[in-house]
Amino acid sequence: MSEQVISLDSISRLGVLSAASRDQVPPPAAAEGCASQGRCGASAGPDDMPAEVWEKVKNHPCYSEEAHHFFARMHVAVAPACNIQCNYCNRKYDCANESRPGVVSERLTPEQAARKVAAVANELPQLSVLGVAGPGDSLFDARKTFETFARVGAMLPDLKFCISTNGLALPDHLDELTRHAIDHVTITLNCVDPEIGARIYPWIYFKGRRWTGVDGAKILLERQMEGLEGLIARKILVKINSVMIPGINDHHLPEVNRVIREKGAFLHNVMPLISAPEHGTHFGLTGQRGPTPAELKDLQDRLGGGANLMKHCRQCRADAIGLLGEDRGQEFTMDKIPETVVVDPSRREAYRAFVEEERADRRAAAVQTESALARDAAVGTPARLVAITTKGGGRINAHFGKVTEFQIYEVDGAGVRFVGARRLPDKYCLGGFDNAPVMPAILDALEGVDAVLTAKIGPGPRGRLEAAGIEVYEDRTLEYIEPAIGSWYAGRMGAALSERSSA
Ligand SMILES: C[S@@+](CC[C@H](N)C(=O)[O-])C[C@H]1O[C@@H](n2cnc3c(N)ncnc32)[C@H](O)[C@@H]1O
Ligand code: SF4
Ligand code: SF4
Repeated sequence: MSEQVISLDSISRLGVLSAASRDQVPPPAAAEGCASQGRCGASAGPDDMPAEVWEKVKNHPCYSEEAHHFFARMHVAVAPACNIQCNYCNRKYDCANESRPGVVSERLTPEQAARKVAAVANELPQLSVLGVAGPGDSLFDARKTFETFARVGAMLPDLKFCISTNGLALPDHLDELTRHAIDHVTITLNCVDPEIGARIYPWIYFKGRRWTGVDGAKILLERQMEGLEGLIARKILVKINSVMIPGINDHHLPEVNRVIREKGAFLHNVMPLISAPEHGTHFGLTGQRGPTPAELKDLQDRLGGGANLMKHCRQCRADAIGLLGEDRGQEFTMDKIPETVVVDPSRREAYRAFVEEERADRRAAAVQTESALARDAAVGTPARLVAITTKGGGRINAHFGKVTEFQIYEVDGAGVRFVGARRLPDKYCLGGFDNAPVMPAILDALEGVDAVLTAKIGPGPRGRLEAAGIEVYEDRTLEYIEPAIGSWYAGRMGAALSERSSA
């Protein structure tokens, strides 16, 4: 077992401040307005939804964008096999360094999975969600999935359970999902048109035989709709995953969004296709590309009025552990898990109380600042894209050289909105040495970004960013993300306005 123990003290050292140290943080010069346009399920708060729904999502890092700054998920790989084939999936390819859906280092029995969950829960007070997301389909051999939840539920009743499925077997398990208190189900639904489906799914296995082409896709889509309706009728929250495949379903996803919104899905998560020849998938081998970040954002913007959009998905491995954007799975491989684990809920309880305080604080900052940005809206200030570096807690608390992703926000007079995360192939700082060769990839990830807000940055990378026309703002106060961006924006727009009025 890893020697690293995350205590509330160490969380403070990570930059998620305690109430006492928070008081020392100077108030922001100006303000935020979190997602005041097109409020999404991801960033909405208790005022935007019924209390029973808020209770289900408030600590779920995938169903609440706010929660993803504070809470961790854990996937257990108890579902190896699948009942369909998608042209983008190959579960045989495994690389411990690669974070991609369907990839796992070890497959687990329900007993092993339960022991591992208990051990992780003791080490990781942020843990709030246990999910089964493959590497195959969670409901193809549903017994293993349900046995895992039964074992874990007996030990850790505070954890939320969720599953991810292609939906083919879903109608057969609706009541059992309710019996196991599974409040969150993700269905991957890439189209509502079987002709398009036939280009994504070469075959499905249903009622003892293999179905191909449009016939197979038609059965799958019908079963997905039946499953979706059954979940909604049972008040289970549904997230729809759609893989955006340029030239195949990108033009069709607004229609998918319309249909699932009508049916009552809670969130729509449009994920970019990940495709490379070395993955050995049909799409990888035939040169089918994924969308660029700009294409994804453009589609998400067009879906703005549709079902609530999830934009903070990290397309995790089927054995991922930790905050979204980090994967500590390698610290918890089975060889490090003791034979017997005694569950201790005290640190998780203390951590949840701490998060409630942080939430109240962030909201107060948001209310304070919304009006400042609204003044900018009145004079028609332009939108800006900002990249921030964070290691959790909703604050700008990570060094530029230490991150493997940027979180991207859009800001204008109407507010600060989360746009998505952009991954880096490697860190800039490798144990005190500059990893200069990674700089071109960093600049690619920052395409379209106007400014980087970070806790600390060295002169080398700062110079490279500034030479590329990206403003760098170093913020050592470990401020909350949205107020810091609002403050930066108000400063920039203030300067622009003075220039305008003195011209
Ligand atoms: C590995 S699957 C496991 C759960 C289930 N079998 C399903 O497909 O929903 C989890 C998610 O990863 C997505 N996924 C798998 N391979 C992908 C790829 N190459 N690019 C983007 N998304 C992918 C799936 O579409 C699904 O939404
Ligand atoms: S349904 Fe899920 S596990 Fe099955 S092939 Fe598709 S992506 Fe892979
Ligand atoms: S793949 Fe997306 S939805 Fe699933 S756990 Fe990761 S971030 Fe959440």
